[in-house]
Amino acid sequence: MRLNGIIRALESGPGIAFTSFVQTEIENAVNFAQSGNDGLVFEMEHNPWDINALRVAMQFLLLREQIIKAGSIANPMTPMVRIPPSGSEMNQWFAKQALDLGAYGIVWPRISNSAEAYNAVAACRYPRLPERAPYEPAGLRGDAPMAAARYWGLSQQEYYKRADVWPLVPEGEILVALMIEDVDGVNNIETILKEVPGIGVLLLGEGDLSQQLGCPRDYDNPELLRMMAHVLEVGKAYNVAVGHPHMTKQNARQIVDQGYRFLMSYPRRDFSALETGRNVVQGA
Ligand SMILES: C[C@H](O)CC(=O)C(=O)O
Repeated sequence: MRLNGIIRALESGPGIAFTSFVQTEIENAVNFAQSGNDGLVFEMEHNPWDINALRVAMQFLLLREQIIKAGSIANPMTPMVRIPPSGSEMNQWFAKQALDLGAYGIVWPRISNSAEAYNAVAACRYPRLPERAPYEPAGLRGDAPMAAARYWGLSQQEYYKRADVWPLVPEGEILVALMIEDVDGVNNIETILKEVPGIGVLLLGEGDLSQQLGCPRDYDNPELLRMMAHVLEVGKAYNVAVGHPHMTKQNARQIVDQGYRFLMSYPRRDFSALETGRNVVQGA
């Protein structure tokens, strides 16, 4: 039984997963858990690294009615976490803390080259001896999965068997998503995919990329679009899903047709009913 709903979606049917960045708060977890999507990414890169808030929000993804209806221990809504450090910081401990709470994957900001990509995958794997394949990327994760095993609904030994990166380990339940959001990352993308196994998703950061290109958040800039198309094509050639961070009602059809497979939005609270009410009162 597949536990990670995002991997399940990538492996089946059209191979497309629907997710969203979500603030690490109870209300957002409860609301998004009922949205019918495959998973979410708690956005902790540009928010405080509040590990207790993450622990609490993850618990509030679990809705009894959904669990009973699904008849499965798998989370109906799969949580991943976008951690704060950029790839160049060669960090590991943020991933370790999120995985140890039971996160099913990590989104790594600003990965620019193979060494950073290798570190990202290695941080999500337990160490093993070289004779036990697949050895590379050689695991760096420390061992304390009690809370994670409980969250996944498994014994600790069962957790160990499945706590590896997909698709390098086909039964692995941990998804490593690398954000490609600078020019070096775009230029190095083919080398990264050639040299580093275990990458599940390449997620484009069109905001950051456009910032570097001198056209901040101008999503129609031709150079930005050329770079995004390049990552998309290389991802397709290596059969690695490429993600789009800003699906809107306007671009949804286009990005599906282009072949993006990890589709994200950024939910905003909708106060349009109040605006309508104000307009009614003001006679507009
Ligand atoms: C939601 C964010 O805008 C995604 C991102 O990091 C980007 O660079 O774009």
